[in-house]
Amino acid sequence: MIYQRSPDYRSRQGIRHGCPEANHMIRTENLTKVYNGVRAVDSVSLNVGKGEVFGFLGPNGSGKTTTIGMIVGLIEPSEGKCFINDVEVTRNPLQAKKITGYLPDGIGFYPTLTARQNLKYFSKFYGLSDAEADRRIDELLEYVGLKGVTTQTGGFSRGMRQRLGLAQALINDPQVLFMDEPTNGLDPQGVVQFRHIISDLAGKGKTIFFSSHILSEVQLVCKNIGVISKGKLIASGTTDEVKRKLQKDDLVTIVVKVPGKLPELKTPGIVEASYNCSTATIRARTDIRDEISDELFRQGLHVSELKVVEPSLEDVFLETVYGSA
Ligand SMILES: Nc1ncnc2c1ncn2[C@@H]1O[C@H](COP(=O)(O)OP(=O)(O)OP(=O)(O)O)[C@@H](O)[C@H]1O
Repeated sequence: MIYQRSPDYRSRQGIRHGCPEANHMIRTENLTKVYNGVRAVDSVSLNVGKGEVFGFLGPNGSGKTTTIGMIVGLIEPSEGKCFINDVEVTRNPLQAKKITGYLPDGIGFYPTLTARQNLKYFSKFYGLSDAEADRRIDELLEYVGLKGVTTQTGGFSRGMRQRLGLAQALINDPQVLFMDEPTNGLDPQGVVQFRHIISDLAGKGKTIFFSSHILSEVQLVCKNIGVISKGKLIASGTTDEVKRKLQKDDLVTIVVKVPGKLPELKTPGIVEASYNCSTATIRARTDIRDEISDELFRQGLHVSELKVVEPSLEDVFLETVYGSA
């Protein structure tokens, strides 16, 4: 096996250190990037714990790539700070890079070189000896399913390029791995393979920060997520916490259904209602199902369905970042 259990497994086991930052593998403080007077990333402060898989969610152009670029030391912040394992990236870029892996969106390779030759070239930036690099490349090519592929990378499919990109990002056996939209453009099988790899790496103690504009993707592998919109981190935390933070109101949604046509209800407490033949969707400040039931009974109507509906995180996310879905 190429990976040893990371010493950080302690934090995943709930063993806390005294200092509040000690469990954070990634930390940003008011991280900001201004391009031509526009704040592409605007005062983003977030924390990602050691061994955590963190989903960074936002629509196209919201600032995901720029944020990641600053944290991995490729883009200079206009304001603010970022830390990898408490190493300030702009002050100690080499120290931070030693423990960081990065799979960019649309990674490029030397097209006339093979996968092995590309990795060998890249390994030189990490000061690996020839023998060390060869051993590591063998392991990584096998890990990403490219063992025995000897063709030039110029002819690689999108999925093969992503897998080679992952091997490249892992060449230094990093503690923390950034992946920018890793499943973008992959076929469904490739998406599932990538998901398995993310879970596998997380099981080996890696901290994973991956960006996506697809909520369902992020939800499948991440416990904690951050949502960025127009450069601002608008919510972060567990998926439930994010849902609560993004919800514009705390109205209760109740669905009522009767056999036949449902007349307009006059039950006190209804804030808004929409009717569709036998069904109504009621929004109220509190759960007024009993009162609705009483009114239907008084009107001699039989209730076939009366339930509270929880909006999904997807509904709330779409509503917040794209407007009414
Ligand atoms: N080098 C640059 N010069 C000027 N503006 C830039 C530059 N890089 C990014 N931007 C702008 O900053 C904003 C955020 O871009 P960014 O690529 O970080 O978003 P993103 O969420 O990663 O989007 P996508 O999912 O489409 O890659 C966009 O408005 C983009 O046009």
